[in-house]
Amino acid sequence: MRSPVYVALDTPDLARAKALATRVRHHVGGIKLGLEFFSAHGQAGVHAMAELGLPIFLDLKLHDIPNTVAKAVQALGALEPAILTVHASGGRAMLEDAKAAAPTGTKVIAVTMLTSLDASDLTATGIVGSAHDQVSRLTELAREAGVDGIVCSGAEVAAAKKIWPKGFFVVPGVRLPDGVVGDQKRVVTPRQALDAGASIIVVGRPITQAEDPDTAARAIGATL
Ligand SMILES: O=C(O)c1cc(=O)[nH]c(=O)n1[C@@H]1O[C@H](COP(=O)(O)O)[C@@H](O)[C@H]1O
Repeated sequence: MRSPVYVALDTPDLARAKALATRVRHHVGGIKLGLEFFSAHGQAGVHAMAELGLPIFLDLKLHDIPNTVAKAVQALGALEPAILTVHASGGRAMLEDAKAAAPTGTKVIAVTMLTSLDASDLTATGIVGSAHDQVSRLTELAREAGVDGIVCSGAEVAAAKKIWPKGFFVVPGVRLPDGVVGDQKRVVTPRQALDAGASIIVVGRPITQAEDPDTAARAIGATL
């Protein structure tokens, strides 16, 4: 069975992204390319990474009016990513149009509340309620809009799965117990995330910034 770990290759350096992916390829189920990589290398960079033969999670977190997002998804369709992200807070029509514009083999996944935010950040943006409330509300919206799943933290995934038993749940913000948390605020361990119902987990710096990324990826895999 494929590993549920997707490694986030957050670098603008194509050679480094390739080298990292090559080193950890036997310990991960896929690679995630995000804004940092895509802003530097665009579709050509994604094609270059696809040569490694691992499933690609294209994490561009699209968030705009429905027409703009649908056209962007259409333009990305040639890449046929396994997973593509949009922001749930873009609203129902945007989510519906994103899904309609995506290739059939691409899972469109809605980001609910970034794992770098906590309750006080929500209040500061005018949103009333807890992280749990916000993720639940946006999970319901994503389900109704017909996308394939959501991104949330490991603290909310069990509640989200109750709302949407057939959803696909992506959990980033995972750290081993002694790991450096950095800018993440809602963090759980890889094991906790999977036990709570994550379909896949996203791991970036704990692997990519490790002295030996290969050993770090293997160590995470050993806890699952
Ligand atoms: O959509 C994501 O993947 C994502 C959503 C979220 O709420 N939080 C989050 O950290 N991510 C991504 O997951 C990765 C986490 O990286 P590390 O904190 O280095 O493990 C980054 O590439 C983020 O862009």
